[in-house]
Amino acid sequence: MEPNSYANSRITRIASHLNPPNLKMNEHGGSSLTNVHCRAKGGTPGFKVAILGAAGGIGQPLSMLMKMNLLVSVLHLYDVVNTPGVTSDISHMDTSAVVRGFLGQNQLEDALTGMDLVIIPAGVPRKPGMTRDDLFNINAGIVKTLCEAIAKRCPKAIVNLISNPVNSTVPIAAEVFKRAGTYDPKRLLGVTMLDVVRANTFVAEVMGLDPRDVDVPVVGGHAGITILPLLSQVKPPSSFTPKEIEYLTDRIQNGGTEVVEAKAGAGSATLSMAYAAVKFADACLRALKGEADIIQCAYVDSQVTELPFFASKVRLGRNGVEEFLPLGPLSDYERASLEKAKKELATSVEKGVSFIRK
Ligand SMILES: NC(=O)C1=CN([C@@H]2O[C@H](COP(=O)(O)OP(=O)(O)OC[C@H]3O[C@@H](n4cnc5c(N)ncnc54)[C@H](O)[C@@H]3O)[C@@H](O)[C@H]2O)C=CC1
Ligand SMILES: O=C([O-])CC(=O)C(=O)O
Repeated sequence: MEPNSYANSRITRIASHLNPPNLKMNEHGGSSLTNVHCRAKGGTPGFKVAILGAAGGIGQPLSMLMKMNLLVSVLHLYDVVNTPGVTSDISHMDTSAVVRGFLGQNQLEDALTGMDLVIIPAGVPRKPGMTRDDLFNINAGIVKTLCEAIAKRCPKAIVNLISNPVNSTVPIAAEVFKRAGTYDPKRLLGVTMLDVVRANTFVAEVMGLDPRDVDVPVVGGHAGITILPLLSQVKPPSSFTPKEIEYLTDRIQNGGTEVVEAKAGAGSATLSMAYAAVKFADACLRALKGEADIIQCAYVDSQVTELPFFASKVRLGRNGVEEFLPLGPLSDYERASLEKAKKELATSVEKGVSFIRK
């Protein structure tokens, strides 16, 4: 191969990751091999998944882990920066999902067309001293724009929303979808899986168990005192001293801040979040495929409290949430914490709703 044609082929193949493969991208050289010339795989069955914010701290490991997921046949990576590099890199992994990159707002709608699942980790993270609510001013607008495009191009997709403050961004997404006439409460899920992952880990440490054997429901929301671990419902059944309950509740509620402080200005949890997001997305995909009895905690349109949105256990199915499960019996400590959490949640929900309605 001539040096030039090698370079052309390389340029063309990299460029092709930024476009659907049926677009001819060989304007750089003519004779080079492009995705259009590759033999088709014959339609690998699986789901189409888009990640919005794919080049970020969460987005990159999340994209890598979703490329490894056998239920994914097409993976669209969208960001406002750096998607060519991330897409090129991830596309070399020898797993079956076809990866395509989309860069900048004018490629957003193409990134979303026909998707079954959209995962959103787009937006700014916290620095030490900030609350999640301090991210509202920037992230609210980002989530609004992304959800407007989802309503246009994949209104039936399941949406996994990670961007903070989740307690307000989920209500924002719901309002955008309501305005567009596409809102389906079964399909919009705020991702609180990291709270469950942390709770399982910290409880396992205290009890001397393998975290994989521990299941802690975490309800409420995803910020400070709205994060409510139900230690009275831990599996396997466990009893805790009041001191252990206080320690565990505080550590689970402040797990995010623990990471923000340790990263000292370099962002918030990314790797454990990518792990948690993939665990949650995989549960959604298995349920979409028809696997029964998949129960996860998520921040959803609430059917189990008087609040409009609340994180609780849901049964996932072919249409997203199939059933909103009741909170179950609470301890006195949990009942008192729930009342405090509800007050803060109501304010955060209202803030999100009025951002769209104002
Ligand atoms: N739900 C949860 O449990 C958690 C939520 N988070 C939240 O996730 C979000 C992302 O965190 P990181 O990945 O660490 O931040 P990051 O700054 O590393 O990455 C964010 C990415 O979003 C992209 N982005 C910005 N505006 C965009 C737009 N309009 N469209 C598409 N992409 C856009 C950026 O270019 C960047 O690549 C933050 O809001 C953070 O607070 C973080 C950890 C846990
Ligand atoms: O704490 C943050 O800002 C990020 C986050 O939501 C978490 O790690 O739970």
